[in-house]
Amino acid sequence: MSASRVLVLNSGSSSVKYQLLDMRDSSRLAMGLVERIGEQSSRIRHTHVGNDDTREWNGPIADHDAALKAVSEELAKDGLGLDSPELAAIGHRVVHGGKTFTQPTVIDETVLAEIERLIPVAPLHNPANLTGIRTAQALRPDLPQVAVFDTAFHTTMPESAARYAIDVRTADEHRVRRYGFHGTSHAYVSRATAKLLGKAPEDVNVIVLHLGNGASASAVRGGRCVDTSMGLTPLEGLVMGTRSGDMDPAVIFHLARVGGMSIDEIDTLLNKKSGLVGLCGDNDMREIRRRVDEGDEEAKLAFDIYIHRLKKYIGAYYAVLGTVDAIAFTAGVGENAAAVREAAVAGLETLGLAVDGTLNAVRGDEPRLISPADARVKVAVVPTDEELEIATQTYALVGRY
Ligand SMILES: Nc1ncnc2c1ncn2[C@@H]1O[C@H](COP(=O)(O)OP(=O)(O)O)[C@@H](O)[C@H]1O
Ligand SMILES: CC(=O)OP(=O)(O)O
Ligand SMILES: [Mg+2]
Repeated sequence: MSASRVLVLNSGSSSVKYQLLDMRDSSRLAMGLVERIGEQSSRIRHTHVGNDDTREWNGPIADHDAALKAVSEELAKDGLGLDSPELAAIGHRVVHGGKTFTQPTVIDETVLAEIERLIPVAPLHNPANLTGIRTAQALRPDLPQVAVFDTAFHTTMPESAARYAIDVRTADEHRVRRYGFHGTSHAYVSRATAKLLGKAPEDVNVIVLHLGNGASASAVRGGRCVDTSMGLTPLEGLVMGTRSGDMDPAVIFHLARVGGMSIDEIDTLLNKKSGLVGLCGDNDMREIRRRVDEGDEEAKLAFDIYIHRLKKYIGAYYAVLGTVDAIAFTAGVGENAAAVREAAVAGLETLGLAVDGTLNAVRGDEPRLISPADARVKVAVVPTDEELEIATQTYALVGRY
């Protein structure tokens, strides 16, 4: 029997999400999450799917290297260790691939050097991705390691959407342009939305709203991305858990000149202390909704700012696409927060958009429509599965190898 398993690693700044899949039927064998890496209170939550067994371990995990070794030990306890001959490859989420990487890529030293070169434009993400790759290589030097880039799906954007209106020579010299992120999710969800509508991806136009801790919107025409809300870095666009999204770039000059802040302080402010957490002290939408329901004005304003921005992007991408078949909500907030979906679409009936209150309140893990049966534009909740998409792309590449 040939090797048919793929381990997927999604290394974030302080967490590692992982899944082991059998690609003969795309089934999950094991999955888990290492959280709060670098703190005393780190935690691993590991599920052996076949045995329906979930284990939790709490204690300090110093860094990503230690995290991956812990993951490897958990897998070994289930007889699914990294030494298994059935493992065909390890697939890694890599956030920034610049203009270089438009496809999943087998990792070698040149690829590693390029991911490293891109650290300045993905400082929260690319370093963690690199550590994940290096540790996995040390554990299984003989296995193909594949990078699947968040930016790849967006490389089809036309220049009119990908360029900033700044001096062309300066932009080119420093590779300043809009790259976009969460691409594996936008790709997966736009295809799954077409399937939900009973159509081929080539035949539908979809606006995908990926609302997690990081959040981005994309306009997908016939399966190809034509615009997305994140830019040079994952800071542009929507209001996020801790990131500001769009604002006048002159805010930065003002904070530096008048506020006396350093560039690094402003960077931290906009990436880590802004968005929902900056507006109301909480970045978890569950907590914000609970506070809104209790009449908390600060949480209500944060919610309203979040929705206002989201609605602007729905309108903008409607105009970019001309005709829209569906809007798909996905990721932690998009899949779970019915109040966000309702508020984002409220008042857009003239665009053919509406949400059915009863359908919107239903919870579930399957893709589903929440618009009224006669709606001109369908509104959908489509759970994303970045790990499955990474595994599929990894296996497709390694199969050809
Ligand atoms: N039941 C829920 N209701 C509302 N929001 C939720 C719920 N569950 C999760 N979320 C939101 O989803 C966010 C995490 O989304 P996720 O896609 O997992 O983010 P990331 O991959 O960026 O860590 C949380 O911060 C929280 O705001
Ligand atoms: C690119 C990005 O914002 O990723 P995440 O949502 O995982 O932080
Ligand atoms: Mg995410």
